[in-house]
Amino acid sequence: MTQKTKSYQVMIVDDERNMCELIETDLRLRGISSRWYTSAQDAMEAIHEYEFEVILTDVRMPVTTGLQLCEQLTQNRPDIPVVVMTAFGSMETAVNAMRSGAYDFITKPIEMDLLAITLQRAIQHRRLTEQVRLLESNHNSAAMFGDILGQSPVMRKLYDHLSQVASSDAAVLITGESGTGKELVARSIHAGSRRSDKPFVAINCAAINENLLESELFGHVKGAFTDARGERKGLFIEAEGGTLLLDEMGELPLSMQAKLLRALEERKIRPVGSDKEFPFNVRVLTATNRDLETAVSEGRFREDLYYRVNVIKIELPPLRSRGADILRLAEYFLKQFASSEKKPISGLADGVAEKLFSYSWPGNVRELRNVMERAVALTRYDKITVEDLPEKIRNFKGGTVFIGGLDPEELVSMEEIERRYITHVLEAVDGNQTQAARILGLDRKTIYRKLKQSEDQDMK
Ligand SMILES: Nc1ncnc2c1ncn2[C@@H]1O[C@H](COP(=O)(O)OP(=O)(O)OP(=O)(O)O)[C@@H](O)[C@H]1O
Repeated sequence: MTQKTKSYQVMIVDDERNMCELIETDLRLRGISSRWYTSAQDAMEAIHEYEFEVILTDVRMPVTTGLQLCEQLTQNRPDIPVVVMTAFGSMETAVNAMRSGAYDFITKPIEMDLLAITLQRAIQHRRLTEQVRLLESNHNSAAMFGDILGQSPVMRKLYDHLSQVASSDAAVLITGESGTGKELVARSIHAGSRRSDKPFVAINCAAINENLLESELFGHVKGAFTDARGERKGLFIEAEGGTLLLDEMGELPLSMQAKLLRALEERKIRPVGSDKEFPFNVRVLTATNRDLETAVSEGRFREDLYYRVNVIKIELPPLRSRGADILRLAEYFLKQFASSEKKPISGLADGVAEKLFSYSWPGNVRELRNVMERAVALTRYDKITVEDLPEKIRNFKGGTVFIGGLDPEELVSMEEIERRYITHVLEAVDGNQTQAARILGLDRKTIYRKLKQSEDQDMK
C-alpha cells in the first residue's frame, strides 16, 4: 500500500517552469488544485502516485513530446482527459493532438479565463463518464463498484453497503486480511461521497516512527523539535474537506491513540510545538488487518477510540472464500497487464484455473495481481500456462483436502470425492455450468450425468 496518496484536479506538464508556476497560481486563485511537472517522464511516474482529474500538457517538450505523452496516457489511463497547449497558429499540431487522443486543445499565449473553462469542462466530462461507468457496472449484475471487482454474493452485498456508506459522513472501520482491498474500498467510499472533489489522503500508521507520527498527522511549528527547520501542515489539514484514511490503525501506539481520540472528539488539531488549535473538516476512515476487539480486551487499543472509529464496520472477505471472483480478478488483471505490456495474451490455458482455485492466497488480491503481472511478463504464448505460475502455486497441495467439507480422517470412495468436488466448483462459480465445465475439464453433460448418478446412488 502506498504510504500517502493525494488527489489533485489538474496535472500541469510544461518544460518551462515559469509557465507551470503561473498556471498553478492562477488556478489556485480560482479554487482549482494542481501539481506540475517539467517532463513527460516525471508526469508518467506521478500518475501512479497521485490522482488527477485532468492533464494539461504543452506539446513542444524535449525528449518525450506532449503528443507522445498524450498517446501513452490514452493507453494507460484512458479515463483522464488530456488538454494540450499548442502554439498560436499551429492548427495542424492541434489536430494531431486530437488524433492522439487529446480531449481538447488551447492555444498559447494562454488566455487564463478560457483555460479555466476548458479544464472545468474536461473535469465535468470525466465525472460524468465515471458516473455512467459506475451505473453501468452496477447495472451489469453488480460486477464492479468503482474499481472494486467481484461478483460473488458477499461482494454484491458489500456494494450495497458501500453506496449507503459513501453518502453518509460516518466514521468507517475497514477490516480484512492484508491485500483484500481495504485501501481500494476507502478510495471508493471517498469517490462516491460529496467530498470527492477534495483530497483523499492515506497514511500507513505502522510505517512511521512514533515520534514523527504526531507531526505527520497534526503538523508542527518551526523549531518544534531538532529537525523541524520549517513549518509543516500535517495530514488533517492537507485532507481538509476530504477524506483521511488511517491505515494499519491497530499499530497505533497508545500515546498517539489518546491524542487522536481528543482530535476526533473536538474536531480540532494542535500542531506539535504550537499553543493554537485548528478546526478541521475531514472524514476519517480507518483500516486494519488486526483484530481490534482482541486488542481492546488485551488493553493494547483504547476502547473509547475503538467505538469512535467503528461507527460503521466493513469486513472484507479473504480471496480464498470468494469462489469465482478468483478467476474474474485473474482475467481482469491479465487484460490490464497484457495491454500495458503490449502482449497479445487472450486468457488462461487449460489447467491454470484449477491451480488458481486450489491455492490458499494468503496475500489475497494483491498476491493474485502480482502473480498475473509476473505471468504476463514471463509467458511466451498467447495464453498464460501453468508453467508461468510461481512454483508454490503449481505445487500447492493444501486446499483440496477440505473440499466439500471433507475431513482428512474421513475415508470415502472416488465417486464421492468426485461428486463433492463437482459441487464445490459449481458453488464457486455461482452455478455457471459452462465455467464449471471448463475448470473441471469435463463437458456439461458429463457433469450432469455424474451428479445424477451419485444422486441415484443416494436414493438406493
Ligand atoms: N476487488 C478488487 N478488485 C480489483 N482490484 C483489487 C480488489 N481488491 C484489491 N485489489 C487490488 O489489490 C491490491 C491490494 O489492495 P489494497 O492495497 O487496497 O489492500 P489492503 O487490504 O489495503 O492491503 P494492506 O492491508 O496490505 O495495506 C491493489 O492493487 C488493489 O487495487
